[in-house]
Amino acid sequence: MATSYKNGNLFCENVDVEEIAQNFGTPVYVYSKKKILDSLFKYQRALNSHRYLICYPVKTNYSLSILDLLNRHGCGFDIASEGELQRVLAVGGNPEQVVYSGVGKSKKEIELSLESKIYSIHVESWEELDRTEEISRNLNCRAPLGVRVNPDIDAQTHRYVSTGIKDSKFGVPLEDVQELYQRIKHSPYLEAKGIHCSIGSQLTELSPLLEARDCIVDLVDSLEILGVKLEYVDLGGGIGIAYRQGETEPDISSWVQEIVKPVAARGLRLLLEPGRSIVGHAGILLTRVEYVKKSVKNFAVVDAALTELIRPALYDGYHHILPSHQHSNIKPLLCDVVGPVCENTDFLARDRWLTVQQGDVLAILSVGAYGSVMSSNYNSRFRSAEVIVDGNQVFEIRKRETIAEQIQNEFVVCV
Ligand SMILES: Cc1ncc(COP(=O)(O)O)c(C=O)c1O
Ligand SMILES: N[C@@H](CCCC[NH3+])C(=O)O
Repeated sequence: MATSYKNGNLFCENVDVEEIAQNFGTPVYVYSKKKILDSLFKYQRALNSHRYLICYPVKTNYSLSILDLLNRHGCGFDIASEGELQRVLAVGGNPEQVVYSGVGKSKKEIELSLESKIYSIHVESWEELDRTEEISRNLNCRAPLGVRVNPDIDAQTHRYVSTGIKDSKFGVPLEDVQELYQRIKHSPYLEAKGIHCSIGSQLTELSPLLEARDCIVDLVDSLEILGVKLEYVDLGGGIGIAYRQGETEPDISSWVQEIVKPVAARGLRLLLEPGRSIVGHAGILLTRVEYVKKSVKNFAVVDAALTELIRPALYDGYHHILPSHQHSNIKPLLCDVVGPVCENTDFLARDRWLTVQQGDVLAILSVGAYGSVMSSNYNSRFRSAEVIVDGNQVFEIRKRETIAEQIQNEFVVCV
């Protein structure tokens, strides 16, 4: 976790979160630099003696300062759109350390990727292969490719984020893989660089990942027999984190050591795309209690909502909540923590025992991954401010949106 109590007050690194709430307003996203780097270093230490590249998925948290931090610490990037590529380039990321996955790459996105000379495009269909070949022919270049394989493995996670089962839109079926690589091999405009697979997110059971690894390694061997020699294996992201207190989470170091063995034994470079396990616990969302509404149920009505954090509404996601100050004189109250948005699904927590009173600041934990990146302007709410803490220093990395910024691209047309 990025937080701990000192004398009853909640701190992020060496800064009292109450101070952050006062100085930057609420809701505000707060990230711990130390927590991000500690998690990254676990991967790097475990992979130290191998050929590898961590391609941090930009979708997880695309704050420029976080991308810059990871870039300076040796990360490559996994992108899912033109905008994500532009963000990587904006922080001076090396395109030769960028891979691109996604089922709907537009012509413009493929063109930009080839012109920027990214490391590899992960092809997700025959149709996309055709499009890519046509574009690289026009640009008179060879598109560096990996095929994203759909191994039909149940990741045993929330069905919305299980991406490696047969009927999900991601990747190509196993039975097509060899033929796709033959096609790549025989085209002067395509080049087979690697192979890719990412079966889902928030995996707490690691056996599906090992199954996926074995499946990909078998494919590598069968491709070699067909004369297709690859440079890398990319096993995607997916390692889960413990959102609930007392849950255990997968041990990154032992998992990585298991994963790397057969890849390294074949002299291949291992690419991994961990997102949540790097930034998830590094982020908290501070929100202030507007009212403690005592009705048929008790509600702590706060100033954050599903517009800032959609995970509870979308996946019934659990996020632990801590008060910024531990009251000793108030009795805990069983309540739902809800926002001001006009939806029943606008809840951040249900049935929690909290010591809360009006005006208190609450910290919603483990929101560094898929938190601010999934925010919206519903109810014309403003995107939150974001800060990063480094020891006892706090830096604003995104200012709170204003109404002028929110409406700047709109025209009032009198129709
Ligand atoms: C291609 C790809 N790579 C990496 C990730 C990130 O996964 P996680 O944040 O679970 O590590 C995802 C999301 O599931 C993904 O689709
Ligand atoms: N947005 C999801 C994860 C999606 C992973 C992207 N493929 C979450 O919050 O858990």
